[in-house]
Amino acid sequence: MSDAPELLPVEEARARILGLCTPLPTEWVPGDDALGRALAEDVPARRTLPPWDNSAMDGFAVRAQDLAAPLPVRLTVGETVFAGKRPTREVVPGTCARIMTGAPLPPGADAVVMRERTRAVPDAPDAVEILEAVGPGNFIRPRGEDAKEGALLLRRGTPLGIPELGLLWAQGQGTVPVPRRPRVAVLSTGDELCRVDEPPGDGIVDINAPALALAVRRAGGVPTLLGIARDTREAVQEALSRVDGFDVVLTSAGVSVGDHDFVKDALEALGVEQRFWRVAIKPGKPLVVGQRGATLFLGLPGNPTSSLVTFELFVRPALRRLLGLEDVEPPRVAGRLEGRLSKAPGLAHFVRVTATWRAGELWAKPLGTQTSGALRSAAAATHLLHFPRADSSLTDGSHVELLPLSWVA
Ligand SMILES: Nc1nc2c(c(=O)[nH]1)N[C@H]1C(S)=C(S)[C@@H](COP(=O)(O)OP(=O)(O)OC[C@H]3O[C@@H](n4cnc5c(N)ncnc54)[C@H](O)[C@@H]3O)O[C@H]1N2
Ligand code: MOO
Ligand SMILES: [Mg+2]
Repeated sequence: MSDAPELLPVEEARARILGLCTPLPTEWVPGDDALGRALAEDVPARRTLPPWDNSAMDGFAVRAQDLAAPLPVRLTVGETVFAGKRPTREVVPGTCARIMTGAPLPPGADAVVMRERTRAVPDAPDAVEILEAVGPGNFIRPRGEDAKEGALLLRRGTPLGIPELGLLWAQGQGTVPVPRRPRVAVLSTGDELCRVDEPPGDGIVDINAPALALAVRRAGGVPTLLGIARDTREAVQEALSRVDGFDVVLTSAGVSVGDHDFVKDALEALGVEQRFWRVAIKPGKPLVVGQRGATLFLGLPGNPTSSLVTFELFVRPALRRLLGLEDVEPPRVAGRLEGRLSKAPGLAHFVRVTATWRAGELWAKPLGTQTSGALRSAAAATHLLHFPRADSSLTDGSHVELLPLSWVA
């Protein structure tokens, strides 16, 4: 069998998967649980913030016009205004108010002079000398610069980082509407597999299920381990029949053309409609994707690195879409290749590299063993280098596309 044109290009495979995903129903959660998720609805401001013009500095609230005279200008100090207090007096010509950062600007004042640009007057404790002229608005934080009541504060789909949550908290909003987290079932398949807490003998310890579960959690989903199914049609089918209520089912292994590769058959027997099988990539070629009702089935290849790479390229974007995030494509940065690479055309390779900044550019050095079974180079990798499908060689210094990995520590 050749690596022929029936293999889907990576971009098309991802587009087809994303076409099967829409944001999940909304739930209201406390801000800390909303971190990294997307807003499910537009959020208008409930309050105008800041609620009043206020000072950006510790200093003196003045009438800018008063400072047009030759410097220094001596002013009479009225009250002192602190954050948390309201001013009680108007600043009239020839006077000022001592003011602290965050305190409301008294009426009459239109500028603030910072304390360092003033001087106390030894014999006149009620006076201050202003050493610089400033224009109106100097060091004033205007009412409403952060939020205006009734106006849009954050748009639906906005990813909630820490400052976004801060904006919502400042509005007195402690819970946030977000699409609920995807529930993801994770199944390993293979006669050779044992759990990490079992004596392995000459078996192979199941890495994929716990690794994928962590990747799911890091991507914002809620993983449930379904255990290990043995390599019979019946066992795989039985395990996959227990997936009601899951949004996504991830399996690993059993998707290639081996005599014991039963995942595709089991999905078919369970009424899962196969959307496609096999992508023009290495690692990860035998990926199979299906759908039944609202549940998405992703059969990842068994080699541990293949399952992690296909998670990055296909599963993480799908989970992000279910979470209502709009920017779901794997992130990419421009880099340069350190060394050379060659391959046969036909498959896009995603090469494990370590990338380091030198002279303003990100230089990517391919790691040793790149076979799909080898996890050692995945462990050291910071990025995947995209070696395009049609190319057969990349020379030293080539401009390349690098995908930062979500699995790094
Ligand atoms: N004739 C062909 N053979 C293969 C092809 C092909 O196109 N034609 N594709 C190869 C590629 S590419 C991959 S990737 C693998 C995918 O194989 P499967 O998804 O069917 O997985 P298995 O055959 O069951 O296992 C592969 C390998 O991975 C190890 N494994 C499986 N599960 C786990 C786990 N949970 N933890 C750790 N290691 C696991 C398993 O022991 C095997 O070594 O097929 C190629 N063959
Ligand atoms: O695609 Mo397989 O994942 O190359 O080993
Ligand atoms: Mg196989």
